[in-house]
Amino acid sequence: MFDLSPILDCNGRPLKLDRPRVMGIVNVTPDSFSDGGAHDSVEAAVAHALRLAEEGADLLDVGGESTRPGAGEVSVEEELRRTIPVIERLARETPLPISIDTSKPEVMRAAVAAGAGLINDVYALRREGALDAAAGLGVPVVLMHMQGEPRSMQREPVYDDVVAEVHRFLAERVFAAEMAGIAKKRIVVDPGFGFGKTLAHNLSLLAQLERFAELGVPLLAGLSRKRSIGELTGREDARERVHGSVAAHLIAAQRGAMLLRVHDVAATVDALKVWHAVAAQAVPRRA
Ligand SMILES: Nc1nc2ncc(COP(=O)(O)OP(=O)(O)O)nc2c(=O)[nH]1
Repeated sequence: MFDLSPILDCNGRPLKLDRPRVMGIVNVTPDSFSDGGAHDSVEAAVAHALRLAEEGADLLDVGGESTRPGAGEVSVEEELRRTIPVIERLARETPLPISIDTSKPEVMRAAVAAGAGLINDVYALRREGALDAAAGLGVPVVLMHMQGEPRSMQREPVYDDVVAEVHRFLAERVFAAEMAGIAKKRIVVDPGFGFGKTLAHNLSLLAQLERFAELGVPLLAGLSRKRSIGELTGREDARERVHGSVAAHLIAAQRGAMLLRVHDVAATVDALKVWHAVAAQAVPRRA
């Protein structure tokens, strides 16, 4: 039987999407909402990333700018200073694909030159020059939906129909990326949980995640330790939201997400092993 699963070529490091894959989060920031400051030196970030690789991550997402609600901007120079040395080390010390979580074209270019093989952009390449930069770099891109800006996006997010509006936005960004010369096989989309959404909006998106399969590209879901998980479980401390995050990501996998962006890799990998074993069971056809 032929395996027609998509394979993302991440700068020579293949990522086969034959099953949900785990993207381990490496925030090299002093202020990320759940792990800010924990790994904001090169040594600490590299050690953390290698630990996530040990735990079974399929790729590593390096970010130098927090996009939590209320976050301010980080300069290009500062974002480069934080991320590039980490990517250079990881490119040497792990065979895993490395993604750069950035919206700045200069950071995209430097990161890919340093060994990153995927661009993860919460602004869906809407920043000046981002589309051309990503098209020129030839690596896969993640296009994520966000309503507003991190600074203000959670003040009062409103939609007529959140699923339809996020779907339409992502369809438009896929089209824009293709028009810029990014092949559809290099495009991943993401509804952007928590980016200008209330709990109700996030639940609607998760419940109707299968709708996004219509876009014809792989889907990434990132719910790890987010505020919605805290609201549902009553866990104020983001570090205590592992169980709720794993549940949400299993639901996302069940509804078609092929990439899961997580802090808690070991727990998610174990949960996916159970999920995959069952999913692989051939269900006898009823006579
Ligand atoms: N594609 C994608 N990228 C993302 N990058 C950052 C965050 C925010 O989460 P985190 O990195 O944990 O926090 P912070 O932005 O404070 O560093 N969420 C997503 C997401 O849901 N999807």
